[in-house]
Amino acid sequence: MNSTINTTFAKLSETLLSPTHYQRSLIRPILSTIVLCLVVYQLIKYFTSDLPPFGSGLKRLPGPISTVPYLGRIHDVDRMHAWDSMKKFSDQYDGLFSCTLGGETHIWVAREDIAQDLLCKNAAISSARGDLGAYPGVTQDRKYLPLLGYTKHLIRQKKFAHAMVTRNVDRKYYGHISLEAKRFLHEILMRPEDFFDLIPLFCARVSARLAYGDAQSAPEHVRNAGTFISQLGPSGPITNLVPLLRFLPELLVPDIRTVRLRQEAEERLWRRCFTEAENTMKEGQHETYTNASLRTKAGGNGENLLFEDKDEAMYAVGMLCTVSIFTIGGPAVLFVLAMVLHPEWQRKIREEIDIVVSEEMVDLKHSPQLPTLRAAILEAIRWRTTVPLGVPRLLEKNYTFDGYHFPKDAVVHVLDIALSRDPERYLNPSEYNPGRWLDEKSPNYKTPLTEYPRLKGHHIFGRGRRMCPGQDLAEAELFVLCGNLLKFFDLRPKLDRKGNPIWPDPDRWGTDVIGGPLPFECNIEIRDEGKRICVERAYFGTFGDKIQSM
Ligand code: HEM
Repeated sequence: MNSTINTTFAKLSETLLSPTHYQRSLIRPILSTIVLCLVVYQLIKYFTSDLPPFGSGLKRLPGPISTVPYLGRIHDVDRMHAWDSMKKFSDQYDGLFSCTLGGETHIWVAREDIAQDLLCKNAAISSARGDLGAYPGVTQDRKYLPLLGYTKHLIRQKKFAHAMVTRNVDRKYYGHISLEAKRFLHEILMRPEDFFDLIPLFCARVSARLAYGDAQSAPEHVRNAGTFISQLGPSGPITNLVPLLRFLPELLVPDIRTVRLRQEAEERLWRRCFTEAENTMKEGQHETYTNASLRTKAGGNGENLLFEDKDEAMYAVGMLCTVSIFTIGGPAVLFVLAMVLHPEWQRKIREEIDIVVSEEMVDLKHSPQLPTLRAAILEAIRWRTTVPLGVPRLLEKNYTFDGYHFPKDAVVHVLDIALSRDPERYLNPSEYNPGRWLDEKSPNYKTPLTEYPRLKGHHIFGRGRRMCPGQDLAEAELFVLCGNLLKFFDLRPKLDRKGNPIWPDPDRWGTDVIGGPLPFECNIEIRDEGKRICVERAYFGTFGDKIQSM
C-alpha cells in the first residue's frame, strides 16, 4: 500500500515539477500576461505621454493629430524636404505645435519668446540632445560633439572647441583663409564651371590646415563630411525615421551597414591625419588643433586632463575639422546664387570693394569698411536658411509656457525656416534684400556699421548652451571668399541659344538638414585682364612650385 502511495506521489510530483508541465500550465499564461501588460502600458504611455498631468490645469500643445500610431504624421511630411511641411504646420498653429514622428513627441517652436525662455533661461533642462536612429547611443558616446548629450565629454570638448575658436580669432586664422583664397580664386579662373565643388574644397583646406597643419587630406574630409551630414536627418537612413528598425540585423536594413562603413572609414581618416600631424609637429610651426589637444592633455594632471585619452582628443579634432566644411560651403554657394539672381547687389558690393580695397585681395582687415558685403552674406542665409529645421534638443524635464505643457523626453526644434520668414521680424521675407540690414528705417538696422550687420549672433546659429561655437570662423571664411569672388569675377546667369538668361531656381534645394542649393549653372568670368594678372600673381607668388606638397 505504502509503496503504491509512494509511487503515485512520486509520479505526481514529477509531473507537477517538470518544466514541461509548468510551461504548459503556468509559464505561458504568465508570459502572455506580462507581454499584454507591457503592450497596454506602452499604448497608454504612447497615447498619454504628451498630455498635461491630471488636474494641472495645463493645456496640451496644439498640433496635427497623429494619424498612424507610432509613425505619426510621416505620411504627409516629405522626408526629403521636411522643413516645408513643418513651416506649413507652424503657420497653421501660430508658431508652436507638437506632433508624433517615429514614436517620439516632437515640439516645433517658431516664437522668439519661447525659444529664448526655454533654451536660454531654462538651459538646464533643454541642453541635451536626443539619440539618433542612425547613430544609436551617440549622445552618451564621445565622438561627435554636436550630437552629444549633456555629458562630461560634451563639457570637455566644448571647452576645447571654444579655446580653439578664440585662439584662431586672436591669431587671425594663421593666415590660412587668405592663403587658401588665393588657390581658390586661381582654380575658379581655370575651371569656373566647377565652383559648386571648389567651394567646399576651399572650406576643407582651411579646416584641415587648422586641424592638422596642412591641406592634403582636404578632399577626403569633403567626402566624409558630405556623407556624415546626409546621415543626420529624415532624408538619411530609414532608422532616423523609424528608430525601432535599428534593432534589426544589417542584412535586413542595409542603411545600418552604410552608416557603419562610413564611420569605419572616418575613424581611419581621423586617426591617420591625427597621427601624421602628431609625428610631424615641429618647434615654431603654426598651432594646430592636434598639437593643442595633445599639449592640453600632457599639461594636465590626474583628473585635470582635458581629454580622457588620445582617442578622445582625436575625435574632438576630427569633428571640428569636419563640421566646418558644409556648414560654411552651403551659405557660400547660396551667396553665389543670390548674386547671380541679383546683379544690382553685385554692383553695389563691388563699388564698395573697389573703393576700399585697391590692388590687394579682400581680407579680414577690410571688414569694418565693407558693410554692404556683410549685409549681402547675412541676407543670403536669412533669405534661404541652410539649417531650416534647427538642431534638435531633448527636453529633460516637463516645462510650461503660456499654460502649455511641454512633456519631458520630447524633442524640441527651433524652426529656423519659420523665424527667417516671419513677416513681423523681416518685412517682405521672401525678398532677397540686403538693404534691410543697412537702411536706418528698417527694423533690422543696427549700428555701428563698422561692426553690423554681422553673421555672429544670428538665429541660424542656435542659442543658449549649445549655441554654435564656429560663428567667427564661418563669418571670416565667408567674408574673404565672397568678397574676393566679387572683387575678381562677374557672376552671371547662363544664356540660352537666343541669348536669354537662364535664371537658376532658388527653390531647388538639397535634402540634407544642414544644406544649401542643389548644383546650378552660371557664368563666372574674370572682370578684366588686370584682375586675371592679380589672381595669377597671388597664386604663383604663394604656391609657386610647392603646389603638389601643399
Ligand atoms: C554658417 C555656418 C554655420 C551654421 C549655420 C551653424 C549652425 C549651427 C547650429 C544651428 C548649431 C546647433 C546650435 C543649437 O543647438 O542651438 C551648431 C552647433 C555646432 N556648430 Fe555650427 N554652424 C556653422 C558653422 C560652424 C563651424 C565653422 C564650426 C567649427 C568650429 C561649427 C561647430 C559647431 C559645433 C562644434 C556645434 C555643436 C555645439 C554643441 O552641440 O554644443 N559650426 N551649429
